[in-house]
Amino acid sequence: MSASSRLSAHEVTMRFGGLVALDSVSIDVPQRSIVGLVGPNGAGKSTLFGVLSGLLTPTSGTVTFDDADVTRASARTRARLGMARTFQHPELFSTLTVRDHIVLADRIRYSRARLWTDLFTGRGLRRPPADETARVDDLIDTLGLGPIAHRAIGDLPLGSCRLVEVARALAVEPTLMLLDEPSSGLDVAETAELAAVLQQVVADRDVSLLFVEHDVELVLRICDSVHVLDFGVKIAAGTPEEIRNDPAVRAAYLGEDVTSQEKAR
Ligand SMILES: Nc1ncnc2c1ncn2[C@@H]1O[C@H](COP(=O)(O)OP(=O)(O)OP(=O)(O)O)[C@@H](O)[C@H]1O
Repeated sequence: MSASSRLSAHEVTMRFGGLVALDSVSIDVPQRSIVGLVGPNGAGKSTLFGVLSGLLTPTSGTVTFDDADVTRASARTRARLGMARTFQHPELFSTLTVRDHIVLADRIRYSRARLWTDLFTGRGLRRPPADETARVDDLIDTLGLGPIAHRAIGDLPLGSCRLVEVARALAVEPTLMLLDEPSSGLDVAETAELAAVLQQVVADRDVSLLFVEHDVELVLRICDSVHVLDFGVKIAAGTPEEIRNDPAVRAAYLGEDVTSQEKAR
């Protein structure tokens, strides 16, 4: 673990019966960085994501978040420490507006008591205090959600829903965000918009991002560092440039993203 580490996994092994889904895998997410986790199908990406986010307890190894050993900590405890996550299939409320989602997340962070009284008195969300409005406006602005802020989620395309999920995760002011296949189901334009937003978020805020992705080209484009898994083993780690030229990575992906996408360029 380096001094500026936000999240580290150290020699994590995960066995499911006789199957070794992760074999002594170590990764490091430095502060204010974007780290990508890629690998062919069945490589162990989701398993590692589960271990890092608190859904799975590894068979052996440790996970450290800032200075705390969180190997056995629940997802809830990790959230309290500053870890947020998004889901592959956005988990949003279809009748609430974009703005409502961000307000709710802001109240979870800043005024939980008020949130509950508003929900249970049946009067809806009361008029917000000025500082809340400023924070919510800032997030709407950062994510470029202004034109759709008052639209219900159910009316919006998947690309917008993903941006709302990112905004909602950021509203609780995490120091680390785990993103589970954020580009899944997005078209090229939506993926480009998401990529630009994620880079802007890390440039503006004290937050690190770790994301699991199938879109290798996206990862190589926006990440500071990339870890590659294959059959539960970490076969490479480095800058996008190093990963692009790594023979083991090219072999693991033979016929898949790295080579085919390079040909397409
Ligand atoms: N709960 C489980 N029980 C048994 N085996 C599992 C379990 N979860 C994952 N595995 C196995 O562990 C290995 C790694 O799976 P994992 O889902 O982590 O890979 P992945 O890289 O996320 O794959 P994909 O890209 O296809 O989603 C696979 O062989 C998978 O079948």
